[in-house]
Amino acid sequence: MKGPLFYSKILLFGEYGIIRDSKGLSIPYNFYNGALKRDEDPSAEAIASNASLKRFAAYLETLQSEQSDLVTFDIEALKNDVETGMYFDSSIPQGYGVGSSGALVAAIYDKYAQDKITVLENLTREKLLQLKNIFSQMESFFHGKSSGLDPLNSYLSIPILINSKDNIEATGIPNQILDGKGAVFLLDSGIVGETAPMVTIFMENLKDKGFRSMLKNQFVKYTDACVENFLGGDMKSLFMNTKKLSKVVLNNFKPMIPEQFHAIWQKGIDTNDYYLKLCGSGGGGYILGFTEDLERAKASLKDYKLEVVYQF
Ligand SMILES: Nc1ncnc2c1ncn2[C@@H]1O[C@H](COP(=O)(O)OP(=O)(O)OP(=O)(O)O)[C@@H](O)[C@H]1O
Ligand SMILES: C[C@@](O)(CCO)CC(=O)[O-]
Repeated sequence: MKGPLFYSKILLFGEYGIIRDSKGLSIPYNFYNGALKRDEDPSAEAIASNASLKRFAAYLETLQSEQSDLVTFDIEALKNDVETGMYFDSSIPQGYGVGSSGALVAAIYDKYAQDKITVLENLTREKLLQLKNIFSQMESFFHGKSSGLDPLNSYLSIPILINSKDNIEATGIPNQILDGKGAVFLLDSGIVGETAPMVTIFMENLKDKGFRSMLKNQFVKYTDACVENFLGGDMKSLFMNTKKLSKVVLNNFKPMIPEQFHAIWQKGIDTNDYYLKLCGSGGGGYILGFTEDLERAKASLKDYKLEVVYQF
């Protein structure tokens, strides 16, 4: 048995800001994917994944008994499949900010939810919000509070624009130009990050008036501008605002940037070869880069492997 594929995602803009009602833009990233599967002769990885699914199934059983209005599952089928070795066969790295738990949640909802909202129907804003809410409750099993955006992205496999917490919509992004000079890329920090402790640091920082004012007057402002520039295809302004965002993050989100990347972060700002930003909650995993000239960025970051996500 092997189920349909669910993809990783990249939050291009909006990390942390979306907690405070900034805009956000999240796109599917098809390079990594996962599917529910069963093997005759499971690997150690499959056995570990199966154990994780077993705990998740127990959580979903409690969730539906407490909130039957929200969502119900064919729990017997799920439990039976887990008992007989089902696991999530996935190439999506865990703790890297590309939504490994989101893809898993999407796969489980797709296979076991009753009266599910499907990709084929007319997805009104209400339906999208309802799905996001269901996914948020399901995914919170993996990392405490979740916005539900990752599973939503993986489930629908289309870009999602977050206008504010309760206003999200499916969107289109400008077509890629496959041999374009400009690019968005991933930089592997080589460190596994965890979302929950990073969000805790952010929430602590929010108690500070200066931090809140920086957030509103700079971080959210540049984030919103980047989203608008990207969707509008205004690449010149996009780079200007990404540079500003990169600076603000380096100065105010230091705990979210692994120490050994502070210098190259600054180098990008100084040389204009590339601009780095957080990819999700940070603290490890991937760092997201924007460059007007991919070859120049590659030369400048020659000790690192860049994974190109989008070219224009
Ligand atoms: N293939 C898998 N099989 C079973 N469980 C998995 C699998 N992939 C991910 N998970 C679960 O998801 C957890 C990782 O989710 P977490 O939200 O911490 O990181 P992430 O989704 O990779 O990153 P982010 O939320 O920052 O994008 C793992 O600890 C595991 O419980
Ligand atoms: C850091 C955060 O804003 C994005 C993590 O992908 C947390 C969230 O909104 O769920």
